[in-house]
Amino acid sequence: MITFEHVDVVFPDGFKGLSDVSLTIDRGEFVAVVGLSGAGKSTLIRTINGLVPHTVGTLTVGGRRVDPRNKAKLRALRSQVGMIFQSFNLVDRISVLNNVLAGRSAYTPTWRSLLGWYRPEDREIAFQSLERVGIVEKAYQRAASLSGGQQQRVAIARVLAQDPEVILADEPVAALDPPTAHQVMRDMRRIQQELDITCIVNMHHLDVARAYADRVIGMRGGEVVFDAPVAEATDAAIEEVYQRSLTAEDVVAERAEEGGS
Ligand SMILES: Nc1ncnc2c1ncn2[C@@H]1O[C@H](COP(=O)(O)OP(=O)(O)OP(=O)(O)O)[C@@H](O)[C@H]1O
Repeated sequence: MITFEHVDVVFPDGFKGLSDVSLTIDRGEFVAVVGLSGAGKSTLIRTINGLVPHTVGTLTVGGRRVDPRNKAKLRALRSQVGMIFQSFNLVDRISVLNNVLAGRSAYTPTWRSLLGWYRPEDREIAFQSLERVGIVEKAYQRAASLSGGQQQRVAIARVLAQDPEVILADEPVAALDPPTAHQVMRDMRRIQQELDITCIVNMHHLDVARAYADRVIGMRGGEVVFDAPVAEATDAAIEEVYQRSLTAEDVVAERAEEGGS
């Protein structure tokens, strides 16, 4: 489904962000990418939707080559690959529903998006997406009025409205308190399994990675230095990735209770 073959990223200043990465990620896998700050986690996931252009090697998503220089192909790729960010990236002053409808923009003529004239079927998809993340009752509230956990759920709904094959998430729960982080990750995991979406998620905290991922990729200095099923991502294995002992800050608090906001 996603393949990296000997992929390098060299930034314009000459810094090598990725070095000889070869990986295959199957459809429906939930992959956590871990590593210390600056290890190359964001760079890795951003090459998948062409946000960071790879400079050497071959990268394919769903059998199609990622070609960062081909704008039409990039647009098509990005309609299939949704992205979620640490800071949610919602438009604060518009409604939750309109934020989610933005996920339909790849399927909507620009004039309709600009006027906010979405088709009834797009509105239906947006409502269904909000139902999946459990906040349909917030549809007409301004995005800014929601809690952090709710805002990240809106961002997930926006990506779902895109009908993606792949979701990339760059530290999606780093801005949330530990119980809320677990609740949002639990939702992501459930939805990913229900819809058979491939998820690749960067995260700092090991307990979150271990609780929700199928597979853990460890990075250091732009290289993949660990890649194994989650059961093998032991403390000793991650200490090897980090090249130091684990600290309490590498692991968040215990799991949240079921329910909650
Ligand atoms: N546009 C750029 N130009 C030059 N160097 C860059 C650029 N973007 C990232 N880097 C460098 O590439 C390295 C990897 O960055 P990246 O953001 O992928 O790390 P990360 O593992 O996601 O870190 P963090 O957890 O802090 O977000 C860092 O040393 C960073 O400074």
